[in-house]
Amino acid sequence: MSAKRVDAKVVMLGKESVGKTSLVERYVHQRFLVGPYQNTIGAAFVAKSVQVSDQVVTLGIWDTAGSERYEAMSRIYYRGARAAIVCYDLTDSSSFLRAKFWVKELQNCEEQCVIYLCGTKNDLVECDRSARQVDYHDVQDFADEIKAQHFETSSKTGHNVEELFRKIADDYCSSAFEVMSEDKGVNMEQKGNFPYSCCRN
Ligand SMILES: Nc1nc2c(ncn2[C@@H]2O[C@H](COP(=O)(O)OP(=O)(O)OP(=O)(O)O)[C@@H](O)[C@H]2O)c(=O)[nH]1
Repeated sequence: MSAKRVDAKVVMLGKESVGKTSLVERYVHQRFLVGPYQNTIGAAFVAKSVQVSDQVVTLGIWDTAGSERYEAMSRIYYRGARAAIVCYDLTDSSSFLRAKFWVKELQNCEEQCVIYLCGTKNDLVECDRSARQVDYHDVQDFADEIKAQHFETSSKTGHNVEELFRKIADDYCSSAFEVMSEDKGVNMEQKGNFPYSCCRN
């Protein structure tokens, strides 16, 4: 049996509790988990294949732990990433500062990685505009400055989630990203072709 190649490595980065895992859950399993918040430990991996025109691109998504305790570990996971979804919580201004930290890291260490800024929990600001702590236009200005894409999403309602990942797959296929060399791909057979196995405590 031939190994299934992961074409594009995608890494999720951002402060703890911004909703990285929820975003992946919504995209891969079309569900929003309710119940007590459980932080990710280390990282979790999932792959999803997407049809783009006549090609199938497989996104290998690494969901990292947002806790600063795991910062050094997160650096391991963004190595070789062709796309980074840098998340911040629209209702938490400090999470945007943390997003800027990750952007700087990527600019310094992973120049070829395309950055997608993602403002999460859009449903909360939709139902109460006073809950918004991060201004859309401020982020758009920052996104223009660093040449990043910018999305606001809700994993609860699904708003813009499909669109975000679709854009990553489209950009990858339209050669916005450099072609990934064979040795940087992830061999799914070696990984045991495992499903989305979250390390949560
Ligand atoms: N209302 C609302 N709550 C959300 C949304 N996304 C995540 N949450 C909640 O925010 C909390 C944290 O979500 P997670 O997805 O676990 O956050 P995380 O960024 O993966 O957290 P770490 O694993 O600590 O890095 C959970 O209680 C989620 O239910 C959203 O779109 N809307």
